[in-house]
Amino acid sequence: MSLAIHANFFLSPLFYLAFIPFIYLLRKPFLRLITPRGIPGIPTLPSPAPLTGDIPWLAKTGKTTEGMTRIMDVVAKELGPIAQIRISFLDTLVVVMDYQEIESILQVRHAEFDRGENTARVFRHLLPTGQISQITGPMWKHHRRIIGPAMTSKHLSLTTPRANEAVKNLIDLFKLKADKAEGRSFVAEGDMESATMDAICGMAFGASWDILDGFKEQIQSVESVPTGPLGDAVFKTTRPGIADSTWHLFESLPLTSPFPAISHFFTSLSPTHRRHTRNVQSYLQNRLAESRKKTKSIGPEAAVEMADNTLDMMVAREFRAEDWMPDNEMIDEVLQYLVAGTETSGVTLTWFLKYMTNNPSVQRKLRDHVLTRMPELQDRQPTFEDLNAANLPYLEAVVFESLRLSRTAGGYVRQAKQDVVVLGHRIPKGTTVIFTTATGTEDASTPQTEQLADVRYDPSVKRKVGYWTPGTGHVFDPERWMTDKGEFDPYAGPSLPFSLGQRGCFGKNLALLELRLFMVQLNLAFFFGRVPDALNSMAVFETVASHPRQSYIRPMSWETAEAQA
Ligand code: HEM
Repeated sequence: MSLAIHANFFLSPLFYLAFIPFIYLLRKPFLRLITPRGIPGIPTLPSPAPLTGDIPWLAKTGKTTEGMTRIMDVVAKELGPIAQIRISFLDTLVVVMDYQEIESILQVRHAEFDRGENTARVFRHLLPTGQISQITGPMWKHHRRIIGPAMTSKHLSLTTPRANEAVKNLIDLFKLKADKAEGRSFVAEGDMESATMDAICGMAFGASWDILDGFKEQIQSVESVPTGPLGDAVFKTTRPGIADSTWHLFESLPLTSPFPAISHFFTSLSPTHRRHTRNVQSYLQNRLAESRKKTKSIGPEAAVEMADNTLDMMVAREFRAEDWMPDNEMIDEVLQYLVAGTETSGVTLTWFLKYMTNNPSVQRKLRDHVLTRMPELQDRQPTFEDLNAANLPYLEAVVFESLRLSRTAGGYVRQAKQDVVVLGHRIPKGTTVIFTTATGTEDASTPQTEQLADVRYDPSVKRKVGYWTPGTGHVFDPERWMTDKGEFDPYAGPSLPFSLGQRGCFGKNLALLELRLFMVQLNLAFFFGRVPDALNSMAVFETVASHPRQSYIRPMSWETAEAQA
């Protein structure tokens, strides 16, 4: 009898629940005990202690932590150009900060490094066949071959009017908001991301969701705009349903989960998630059907010549039987434009507005430069052909400097496909290696240049670029990209905003076009006045990109700015 009672007690859940407080109390020493020593010879960050709250998957505050960028800064400052972070007994991350080493690995050493399975899994539930979810292999190559022509000058030139529509709408919206705000600052980031979403929809499948038009209508009817606690004008706007569904899908990416597939499984059980997925999928299927109808009616030859968006281009090629992709794969590629392109370019443009706000002399110089070299841009929108480094070198410098300093992507992740050597250290197969974009942004308190000079192990690696003057990397200074002759020099110093090599950003050319179009037209339309200090923080939070915590702007006409000067 008593034996049976004992057996029952040991089998009961209560017995095991009693252990929970002990497990909780002993978890840290236990983890320390079972965490392996890491890779010999590589400086180790005593993780997680100094970074608790910063490593996304340890953070308790959800997605909006100062994630990867912040970790890299700490690592670079504390440990130098190669370091390891032991994140659990299962995993060690190696962080590399030497610019030349990063460049050579990304560009040349494809046999040794590839996109990691874990990174691919983050996107796979949303874009099962998209490039971004693929390890380099036959499917990834096939997709690149089919969609590659979308990044040629010819195609981008045809898509430019699509992006220009969004720029024009954004300028109208900012005029309206500035008018209603009556001198107060207002938040820009939501508008910037909606503008890039409108632009990318146009370029990806030929129709915008007119988010900005919707915002304008909502604001026009507002009599007086309330003031927020920091003295800003608070505009409340809502997006159309389809845009909301797409944002929901972005937000469902399991960015902070150590087990993305499991996280996705739970997300996909939610009826709301399933509804948003259905909305977006059925919208894109309709676009595909319309594109096929159009191609049939004008004929594939004409369709290839006229395609002003990527979906039409793919469909026209399919009709000419040049190459072929199943419907679900085409839809994944188009949706991937939005996933990979909206937030990244919207956030970079938001940082640009902050840099302009804090650098009135750059705003003036850019405007004078553009109006001296291409005065016609005062009266018409720019074409693809107008906006290049030979015509407008200083614009190019502003674009590159905004990309360099904003560090929209905190780093790039690879997995070692075999045992490899990095900066003289042997790293075992399967290790996750992160290349940071922090390199080149050091301030005076982080003398990286000297540290890096000591560790470069292979003097035969050719240096494509120099370093920025020590201690100046954190300053917004487009001049750093200009030569003495007033030309733009893309190799002036370290900066890899789009990464490099075969797995670098597919959309780089489109993104650069978009940034040039938005930056030049915003600059000609507005002077961005200073905002109060309380609204001017440069602090960051991270999702898939590094966002500014505050994005307040105070746009005004150039006439008003001159009158106030
Ligand atoms: C300022 C804007 C942008 C920035 C800073 C940016 C940056 C990046 C970075 C850092 C990567 C990862 C590369 C790597 O792992 O080595 C990437 C990948 C990618 N980007 Fe962009 N991107 C931008 C805009 C865009 C746009 C507009 C598109 C769409 C047309 C796009 C499409 C992609 C795709 C498809 C990949 C995955 C490529 C692959 O896995 O092979 N990006 N981007």
